[in-house]
Amino acid sequence: MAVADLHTKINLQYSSQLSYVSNRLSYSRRFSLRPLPQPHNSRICCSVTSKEAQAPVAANTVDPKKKPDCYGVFCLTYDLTAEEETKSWKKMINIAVSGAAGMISNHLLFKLASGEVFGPDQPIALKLLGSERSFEALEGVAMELEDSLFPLLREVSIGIDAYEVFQDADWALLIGAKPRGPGMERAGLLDINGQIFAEQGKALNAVASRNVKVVVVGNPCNTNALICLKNAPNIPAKNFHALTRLDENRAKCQLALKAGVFYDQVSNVTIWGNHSTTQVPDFLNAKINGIPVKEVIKDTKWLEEEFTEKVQKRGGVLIKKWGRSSAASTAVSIVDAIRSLVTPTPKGDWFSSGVYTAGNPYGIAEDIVFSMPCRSKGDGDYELVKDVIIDDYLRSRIKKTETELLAEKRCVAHLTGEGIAVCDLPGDTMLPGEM
Ligand SMILES: NC(=O)C1=CN([C@@H]2O[C@H](COP(=O)(O)OP(=O)(O)OC[C@H]3O[C@@H](n4cnc5c(N)ncnc54)[C@H](OP(=O)(O)O)[C@@H]3O)[C@@H](O)[C@H]2O)C=CC1
Ligand SMILES: O=C([O-])CC(=O)C(=O)O
Repeated sequence: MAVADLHTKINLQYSSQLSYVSNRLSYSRRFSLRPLPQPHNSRICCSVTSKEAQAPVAANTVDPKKKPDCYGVFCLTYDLTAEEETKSWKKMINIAVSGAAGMISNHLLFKLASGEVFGPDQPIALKLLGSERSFEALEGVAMELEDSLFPLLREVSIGIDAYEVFQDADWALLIGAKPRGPGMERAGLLDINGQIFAEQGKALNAVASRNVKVVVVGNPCNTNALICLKNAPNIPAKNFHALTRLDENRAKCQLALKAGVFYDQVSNVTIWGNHSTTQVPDFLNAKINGIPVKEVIKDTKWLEEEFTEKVQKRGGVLIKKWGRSSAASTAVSIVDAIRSLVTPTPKGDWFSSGVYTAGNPYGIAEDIVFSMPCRSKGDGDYELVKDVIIDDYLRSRIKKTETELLAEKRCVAHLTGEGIAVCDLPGDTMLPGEM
């Protein structure tokens, strides 16, 4: 469609939208970066599919307090059937991101929009969840997305109500969480963040795609994921993941360094358990150039002590250097985690993810979210890897992280619908970022 036609089409909408716009301006500032001859802050239409543009949204039927805001250039209606190059594109998918104005998101959103995560033929809609305090920042994020001219990014909307933002989400990347402040007990953090994830679980249950895949990043991510899935009984528990891929990547890097190889030679690395300092980076089953790590790195003391602790505490060391927690490498690891679910796992290899333990083959307690080795056919689903060795060392370490997760679970019983919370956490329970 020619730009002039497009503007004509847009301008036809303005008169009926002006009252809606003035209502909305009380809490949001909106604009389009395209020069338009008329006031151009009206929301026209957001959703574009690869087949046809959708009808404009009737503005006066929208509750201004609730409807997430489509953004600037992404509000334009255009006709993809006229775009030759989009003919082979897949159906658009909706990706909801919470904490979208935060540091991790600031790296992640641009990777998602570039096509490097879901592929060069996969158009996406980004649905960004923030809060009243971050709304202006979210607008800034949306402006940068506009200015990046990503061809695959067909829609951006921002909002502060999870029930609106998660509507029809195919993926929900739950990053937003309150950071632990000075003097705050871990039990307090579990409760505050648990409430966020209970609410978001309910919202996903109510409005997201029935097969939405959920990646929980906000800490403490395993227990937050458990809370989230317990509050979303209509979504398969198997669809919920807690991000431990950053830990896997950190472990691969350390093994590569020690062996003097590039890190692409390191495979089959499992992180077992909690995304905390009790996590178990598994060197027993890991391989370097296809050979068991223990045959390449013969220094068992280094593997059991130095390597393990380095991976467990990497986040904290980084915070000391940077003055803030890992954001870029976390975003990269979220990309890796998603890619591992949407592309077939290379033969013989696996990846780590914090997943629901129902029916696991390792004897780990049921009904918690525990990082384990997974394989995928590339259809968004996964299966647990069965052919792993668990020796006494590994078993005792796995027990410790399992004990910690069971204690965390008891702490949030009031949020999982399992009665009264009893919070008695092991003394050394810490996030990777705490030291
Ligand atoms: N699993 C993993 O491997 C890793 C996890 N993390 C975790 O990811 C999370 C986000 O990190 P990062 O992006 O660097 O943090 P930022 O502080 O940059 O952003 C976090 C976002 O969370 C939201 N937030 C803050 N407080 C609250 C609250 N009380 N209720 C709801 N949302 C809140 C804020 O958004 P708004 O104002 O819109 O509410 C903020 O934009 C943290 O929990 C961190 O510990 C970090 C690294 C690795
Ligand atoms: O504790 C944090 O926020 C940081 C963190 O999870 C990590 O670096 O692994």
